[in-house]
Amino acid sequence: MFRLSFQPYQRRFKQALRTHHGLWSQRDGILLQLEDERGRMGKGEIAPLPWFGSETLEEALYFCRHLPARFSLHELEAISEALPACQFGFGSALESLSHRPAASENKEALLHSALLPTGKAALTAWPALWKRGYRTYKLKIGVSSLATEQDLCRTLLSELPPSAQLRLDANGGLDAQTAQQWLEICDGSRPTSDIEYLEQPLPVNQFEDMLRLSKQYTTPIALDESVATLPQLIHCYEKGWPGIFVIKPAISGYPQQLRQFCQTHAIDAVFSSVFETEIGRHACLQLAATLSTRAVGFGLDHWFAD
Ligand SMILES: O=C(O)CCC(=O)c1ccccc1C(=O)O
Ligand SMILES: [Mg+2]
Repeated sequence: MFRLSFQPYQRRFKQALRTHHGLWSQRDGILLQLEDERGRMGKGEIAPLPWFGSETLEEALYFCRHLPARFSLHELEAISEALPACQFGFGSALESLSHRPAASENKEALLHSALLPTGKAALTAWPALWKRGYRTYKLKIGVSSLATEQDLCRTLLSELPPSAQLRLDANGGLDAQTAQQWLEICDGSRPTSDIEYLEQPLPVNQFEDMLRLSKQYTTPIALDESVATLPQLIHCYEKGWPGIFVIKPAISGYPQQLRQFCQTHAIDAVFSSVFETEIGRHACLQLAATLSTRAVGFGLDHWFAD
């Protein structure tokens, strides 16, 4: 049997993050502590991302508040697929409670990508991140006009050192035509290849169009919103997605199931943050350390004041 204590938290961003989904200025989540009958403690975190299709903070809180004072393993293993961030939070708390004092894999060896501020601010932000060792950067697009964003992208590419790599993330904000225009630019930067990939160009319901684009252009396309949870990821895998899968472990469901799937299917995976705290980040990076095939998207410290 287990007991739970939990604590909601709020962290404000130093500056709001602008994406195609809108302006985001505060990360809300829940920190969990599980205790088993032997007095062992396990920590976990629920960091929902409802605009990606996960549960809301309120739904996660409701789940936590309505667990009985003492509950069994079965209850923790039977959390609904409709609560993927809760599945992750409880699943990783269980692992941290019962695990070998994590052979800490080679978390330290992972390469990290840094998220740039959206728009012109990207141009002044990257040098400090370069000094901190980042060589891969992500820029949000699909926010202002195509011409403005393409200008900015060209300027950024001309200012970044040749060894830098840029990821473009549209958060589903393009249409078929603008996606093609972006992919022309991306392919044009090859073979020196400054643009690593284009992330989620089209909305989730346009899988077939993204499949077509991925065959038409050399620059890889990465699915993100389309593969937010493990069942969605499996669905896209089974439909033959040939490109990259962005995995946000904190909203994808039970970490055990994610690990199992990635260990048995050779997918090109980018592990990515949802602005979780150190607790969730640790659990995500532990998965990434053995399963990641590219730089991970956890370079976000510069977004918080504390
Ligand atoms: O993946 C990264 O490099 C940074 C994380 C990131 O971009 C992100 C963070 C929170 C919510 C959504 C997204 C996203 O990839 O769209
Ligand atoms: Mg994304």
